[in-house]
Amino acid sequence: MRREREAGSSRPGRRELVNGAVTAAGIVFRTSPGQVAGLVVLMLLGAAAPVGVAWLTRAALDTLASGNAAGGASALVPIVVGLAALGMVVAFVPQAEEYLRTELARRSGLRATDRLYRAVSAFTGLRRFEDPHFIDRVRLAGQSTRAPAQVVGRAVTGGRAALTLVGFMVSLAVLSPPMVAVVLAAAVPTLIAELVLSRGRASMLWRIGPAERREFFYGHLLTDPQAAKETRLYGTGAFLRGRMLAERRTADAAHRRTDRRELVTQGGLALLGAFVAGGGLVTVVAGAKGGTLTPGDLSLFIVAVAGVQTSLTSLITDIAYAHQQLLAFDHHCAVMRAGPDVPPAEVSRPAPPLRTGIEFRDVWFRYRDDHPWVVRGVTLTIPHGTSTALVGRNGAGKSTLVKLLCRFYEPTRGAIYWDGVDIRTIDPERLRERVAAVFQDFVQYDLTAAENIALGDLTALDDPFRIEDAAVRAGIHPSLARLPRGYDTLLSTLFLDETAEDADPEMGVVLSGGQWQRLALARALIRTGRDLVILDEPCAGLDAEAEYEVHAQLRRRRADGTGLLISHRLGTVRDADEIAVLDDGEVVERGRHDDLMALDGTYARLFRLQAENYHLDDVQPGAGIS
Ligand SMILES: Nc1ncnc2c1ncn2[C@@H]1O[C@H](COP(=O)(O)OP(=O)(O)OP(=O)(O)O)[C@@H](O)[C@H]1O
Repeated sequence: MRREREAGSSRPGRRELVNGAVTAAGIVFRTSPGQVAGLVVLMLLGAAAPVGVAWLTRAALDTLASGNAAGGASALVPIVVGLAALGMVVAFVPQAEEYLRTELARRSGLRATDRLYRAVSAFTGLRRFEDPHFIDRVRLAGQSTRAPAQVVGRAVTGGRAALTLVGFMVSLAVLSPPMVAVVLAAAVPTLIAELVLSRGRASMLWRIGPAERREFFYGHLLTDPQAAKETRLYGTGAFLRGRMLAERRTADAAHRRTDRRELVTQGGLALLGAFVAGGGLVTVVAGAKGGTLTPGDLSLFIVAVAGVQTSLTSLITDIAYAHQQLLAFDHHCAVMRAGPDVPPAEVSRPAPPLRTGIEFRDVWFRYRDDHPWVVRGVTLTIPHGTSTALVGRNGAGKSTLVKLLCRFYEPTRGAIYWDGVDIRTIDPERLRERVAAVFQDFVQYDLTAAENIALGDLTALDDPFRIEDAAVRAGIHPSLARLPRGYDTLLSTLFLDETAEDADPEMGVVLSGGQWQRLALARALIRTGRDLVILDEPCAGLDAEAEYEVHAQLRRRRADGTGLLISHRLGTVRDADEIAVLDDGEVVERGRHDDLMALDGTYARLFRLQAENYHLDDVQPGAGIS
């Protein structure tokens, strides 16, 4: 049940809504208490002015109708001055209120955005980011960062409407008490209907989340430069566009159904309100004709009925809108409520410097309870100062072991030890500080070359020497030095560096796949002094010379660190201190290259298969196959 509330349910209960309202108010008050106070003052002015106008109008009409022209003229002066002053208040208050509300929304929206993305960054594992419900929540939460200000703004305008309502109801009660009851009774169904409608709209938005996500995905494919090659070569543009539009139609149909329901309900309720007002008017005109009411009373009645109905409608709309905003803001609150995805350590401790090594002890893992095992009882030691290679077929579980070692997931059973310390007791951030890694699916940041490297260690962001040193070691320095602005060249054709005086859209540069891979390697290498270097397929896109250089570098680096290398190119792992062969999540062979060749098992078979492609007879003795 709790999991459903966290991830999948669209219906927050009353308690969640109340908590959401308190949180929203807290965000807004902390952001700008002065502006909230300003809004309240405007609210009081805005509430009193229309009622004052109605009473002053009545007084003016009755003064004129009394026929006391001489005395009436001087009596009219303060009334007219009062009417003029109130007219100015009525004209000015909405403008000032709009300005304050918008400014408050901007400021508190910034605070809510900061709060949201802090919470998202605090998830140390990957599970949340693989949960489509959670991704929808974050998207909707990102769209509702102005909801706190909207809720407070609506509370203020609702308060104003309520005060005006009370003022007009008192006025109406003076003239026709039954009319108060009739108008109020007609308002109850409106309030209930509006609340039901706003709940319906919120759950419709939640339901169409997956369709909108897919629409975005297909739309992105149609404009993504990397996908452009395939979509053109395979001629899939029309197919993807068709799918994108189908998702859009699904979402539009849901919007249309909701709009129609709102039209029918709100239209019917508006007719009911008009019927009540018309009925009241007929009664009062009859009373005026009979002489029981003055022309001033008639004017006050007409204004009061209209005022009661307008302020009631406004109050109901404010309540319904605030309710809808609270439903939207619940996505924000749900992200905040979501507990840590990787259980926190009972006693969190820093990762000690690696002295003895890393040990996987009978580790079992599957991505979900209903998924098959991906890692089955792996027991493996990576001694300090050595290099270990993981090899095996696609899907054998190699990258998964790396992700477990970095604590992106917890083993389902068994444990991983860092110098004898269970890594579950180590703060993930401290553990990761000790690791440098290149992942198979490394990120290509649309940033400058220097930033792309420095993201490996932000302390190097303003240190061109460290950045260049990492680039040299990754063999990418000559390519970067030749770029139009050297290391400051933007590696993107999507963005323009507006801060540069000679900003030129043509200055964005596209690197080749292998160059990006070297850049990712530089990003890992800038993390000097780390205990463990993990390279998951670091050479897949590299040319033979680059691969040779990288391995020479890594051999040198191994002297002061521990290495874990994953590669399908078995020639690159042959000089590892230990090679572990994974098959279907199990370690099936372990040893040095020569031992495994002598064993004549999976490794030897795969190695010979690859070696055949190199026509070993053509290779000079001692050159190796890498
Ligand atoms: N995030 C995930 N959620 C669910 N299943 C996953 C996830 N990541 C990987 N898997 C599954 O786990 C298995 C092992 O994947 P893993 O990436 O560890 O294999 P690998 O040995 O690194 O493969 P490759 O050589 O192709 O990179 C695969 O069957 C894969 O489908």
